[in-house]
Formats: sequence, structure tokens, C-alpha cells
Amino acid sequence: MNIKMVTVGKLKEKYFKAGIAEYAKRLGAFCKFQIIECQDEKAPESLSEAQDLKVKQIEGERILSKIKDKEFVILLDLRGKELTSEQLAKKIDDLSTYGTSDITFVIGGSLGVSPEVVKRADMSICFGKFTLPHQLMRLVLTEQIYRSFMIINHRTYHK
Ligand SMILES: C[S@@+](CC[C@H](N)C(=O)[O-])C[C@H]1O[C@@H](n2cnc3c(N)ncnc32)[C@H](O)[C@@H]1O
Repeated sequence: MNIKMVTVGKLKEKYFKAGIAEYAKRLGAFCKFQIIECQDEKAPESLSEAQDLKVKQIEGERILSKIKDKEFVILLDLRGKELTSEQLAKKIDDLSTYGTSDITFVIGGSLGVSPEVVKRADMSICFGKFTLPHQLMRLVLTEQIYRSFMIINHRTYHK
């Protein structure tokens, strides 16, 4: 199973890097895991609606260029569906059982993602109504993917 995370913007903070590296290492026992960073588009603090859309579209093109047709895309979006850890684990397990070996999670930039990325997504999920910074979202998602494999493999990690 190949699990990919496509993200916008750089991971800067050492403490996020360390946490993600730890879960990525653990994930190595269950899947090939990779994180792809797309460059974020510089934008002024206050944007018109058209400028906001333009920034998201430029970032969206960068995101979509990293995704192949065969990949099952799970978008992280505040407007997405809330899942439990067990439901995410079941989704990953079902996809793998029924022949999908490439799952790609997408984390957007500071403005979110373009309509084109929303359209490409096979599923959109939400981690609650709180907006998380993209670097923290990356860490939380990596842990939840690891948790999914613990659940799938009936390990004691998940309580
Ligand atoms: C700083 S947030 C941008 C939020 C943006 N204002 C919006 O309304 O979509 C950056 C990215 O982190 C992810 N994200 C942040 N909080 C999230 C949450 N609670 N659930 C799902 N994804 C989240 C999304 O992928 C989002 O595009």
C-alpha cells in the first residue's frame, strides 16, 4: 500500500518535523509513506474574492500535478465529513481489500483549496470544526494514519 500526503507550504518547525518523522518511521512497517510539499503562493493579508480564488487555483494546479489518475484522493477540508478513527481505518482497509493500493491525502494552504481540487477528491474529511495550521494538521494526520494501521492490525495502541 502506498500512502502519500500532498501538502501546501513548508514544514518549518523542528518540533513538528520530529513528531512527523517518528510516525513516518513507524508507518514504514505497514506501507510506503511519503510526503510531497508544494510551494505556497505568496499573497497579501487582505485579498479580494478573485485574488483569493487565483491563489487557490495556482496552488491547486501544483497539488493536482502531484496526483495520478489511479490514486484515491482524500481531501482534508473543514467542510468535509467527520469520521472516527475506526471509520478511517475501515476506509483504508476496504480500499486496500478491493484493490486500491494508492491513497493520497491532501492538506491545503492557508486559504484552503481550489474548486478543482475539491472536484478531484474522492472523499473529503474533517478533523472537527477547529481550523488547524497546516503544519499541525500534517502531524495529526500522520498519527491518525498510523493509528489506522494499528486498528487494522489489531494492535494495542488504539483505545
Ligand atoms: C489553515 S487551514 C485553511 C483553512 C481555510 N481557511 C479553509 O476554510 O479551508 C489549512 C489546511 O489545513 C487543513 N485543515 C485545517 N483544519 C482542518 C480540520 N479541522 N479538518 C480538516 N482539515 C483541516 C485543510 O486541508 C486546510 O486546507
